Amino acid sequence: QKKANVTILATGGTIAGAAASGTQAGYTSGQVTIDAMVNAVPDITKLANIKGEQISNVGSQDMSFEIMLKLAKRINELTKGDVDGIVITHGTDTMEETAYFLNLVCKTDKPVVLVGSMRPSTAVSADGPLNLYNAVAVAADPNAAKRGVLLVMNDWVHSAQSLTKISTTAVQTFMSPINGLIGISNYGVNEFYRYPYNKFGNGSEFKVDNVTALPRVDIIYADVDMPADLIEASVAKGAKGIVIAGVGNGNMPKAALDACAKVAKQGIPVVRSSRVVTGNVGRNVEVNDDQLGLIASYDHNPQKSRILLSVALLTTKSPDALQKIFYSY
Ligand SMILES: NC(=O)C[C@H](N)C(=O)O
Repeated sequence: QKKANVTILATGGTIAGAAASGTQAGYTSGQVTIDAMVNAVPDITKLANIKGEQISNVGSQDMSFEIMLKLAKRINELTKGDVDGIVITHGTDTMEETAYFLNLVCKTDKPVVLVGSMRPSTAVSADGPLNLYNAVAVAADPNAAKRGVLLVMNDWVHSAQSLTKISTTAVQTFMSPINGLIGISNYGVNEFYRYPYNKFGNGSEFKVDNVTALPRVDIIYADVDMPADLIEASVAKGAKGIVIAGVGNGNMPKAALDACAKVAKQGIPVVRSSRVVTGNVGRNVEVNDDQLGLIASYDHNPQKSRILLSVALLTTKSPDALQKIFYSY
């Protein structure tokens, strides 16, 4: 069988991080180049013909829409050619945002796989090299096609749509708590369990190839006695959409709800999401969305809601159209 062509797009993160010793907690992300990372993984070239490109070299706390747009455009170019699969090395802090963004805007059925690590490259028991090996094995596997953007870490293959980071430091940090895993990759041997049910890739209506910036969308965190004036303050500062990280099923105190309804009437879409890790936020449960003109996030956590709303605002501001989008992506 012909070896697959896999291009690795490196953006930084702990997987490219370095510390002064193998056992200290402190380190700096984005220190090691893509060539050094590939050289650290014996046998990776047996899996695929590897090419590397450095897109950025930042900790993912400094990931930006600018870099995400650059990545999306490069993936759309490369996957039109003889590349069979893409791997993106990325920090884990905001990997879910980038993965979900690419899932919406990359026009390809070919595997696009994000990978990172929780320990820097210099650590005792660094987890990056085997994660990278498994990610290349998934990107080179024709069976990984048409499953949307994937994330491979610690043997697990997640969908961009379902994954979330749940531990600040543990190697087992990514979970897919609502919809479950896409599959597993163990020393490069892959098994796939399911396809995503939501729209993505070629089935997505969103295009960013001519887009240079995304509209500002702010996330506001709800809790007991939250300051409701943050909502109007966001709009005054230029937010074109608001996501509430609500309590429970996307709830918030009455004063905040009144403020949301007010800005929604002024044409600023407001999405009710939840700070709770599992479960969907449904329409018209404890909040009358129909009456107040609000949008329920369904299975999108606040950070994915922000990405989806930012991208969707490029084409519509209608709460009805946005609600359909939140149900289908
Ligand atoms: N484990 C990691 O990758 C964390 C790091 N701060 C990053 O997101 O780049």
